[in-house]
Amino acid sequence: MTGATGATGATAPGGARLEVLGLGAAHGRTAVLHDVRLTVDPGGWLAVIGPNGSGKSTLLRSVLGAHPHSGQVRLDGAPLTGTGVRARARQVAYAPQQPVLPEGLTTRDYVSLGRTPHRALLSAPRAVDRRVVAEVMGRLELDGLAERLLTTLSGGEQQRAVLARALAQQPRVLLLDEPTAALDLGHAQQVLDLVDSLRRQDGITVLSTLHDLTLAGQYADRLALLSAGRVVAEGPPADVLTPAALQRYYGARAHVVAGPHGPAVLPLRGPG
Ligand SMILES: Nc1ncnc2c1ncn2[C@@H]1O[C@H](COP(=O)(O)OP(=O)(O)OP(=O)(O)O)[C@@H](O)[C@H]1O
Repeated sequence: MTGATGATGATAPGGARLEVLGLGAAHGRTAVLHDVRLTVDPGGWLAVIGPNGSGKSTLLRSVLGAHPHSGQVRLDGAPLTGTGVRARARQVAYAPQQPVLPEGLTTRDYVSLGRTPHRALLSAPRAVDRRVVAEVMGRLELDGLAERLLTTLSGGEQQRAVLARALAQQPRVLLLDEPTAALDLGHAQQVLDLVDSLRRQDGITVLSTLHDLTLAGQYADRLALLSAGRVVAEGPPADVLTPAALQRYYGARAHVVAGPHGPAVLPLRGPG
């Protein structure tokens, strides 16, 4: 994965201030998010952490507009709630935890779908579309897999393709649901390093979920801890990742040690 040039190219619009104001959401009659309030500055990276079922994926899908919710989502002060799908897709891209991968598409064709919101309906790809797709695929080391059917890729390769499709959208805000779930440590670092460089170089604003608390502590500049659908702690990683919070909200025994870029979590085995 190469670094220097912006993966979203010279035309990248830069990040936006993302505000989530009093967001509530339910699945059926069961409320799963309650009055969630979050702000991510342009170029910032907020990682939402929390135990299984605390509402992280539902929060991201609500911000995307793919899940019904109350409250408001704003970009640079303007409500995103209610904007059309194409207009929203030019601003916000989403890489889901469990993407539905279409049959019969090559990796390149799949990544090219990320250009759809920027093109007129049914129009052929333009030079700029091909350039952005090639640039993103190069940065995610997908060149050698370009002509392979997406469904034949390994889980980790598919995850990189899903991220590439989201980046090809040239979004101002990137929503990443467990972007490293299927990745080995080296590929997880590559993907997170890329996301980090995108926010630093192109100013893309990142809202992600991350189960791996050490990776969250190293990469995100702020964490929000969700418990039963409520934000119970929010701030710099060292303030949120404390042994007391891990015990209280995860029921976990762990040491938290200072790493070079943030706290690292060391789980402790039980006394037995
Ligand atoms: N389609 C659905 N129908 C009913 N309940 C759902 C549905 N999807 C999620 N839920 C419930 O909503 C709650 C929040 O789920 P969500 O997937 O947002 O949590 P999460 O924090 O992302 O979990 P995980 O860490 O396990 O991925 C959970 O109790 C879950 O069982």
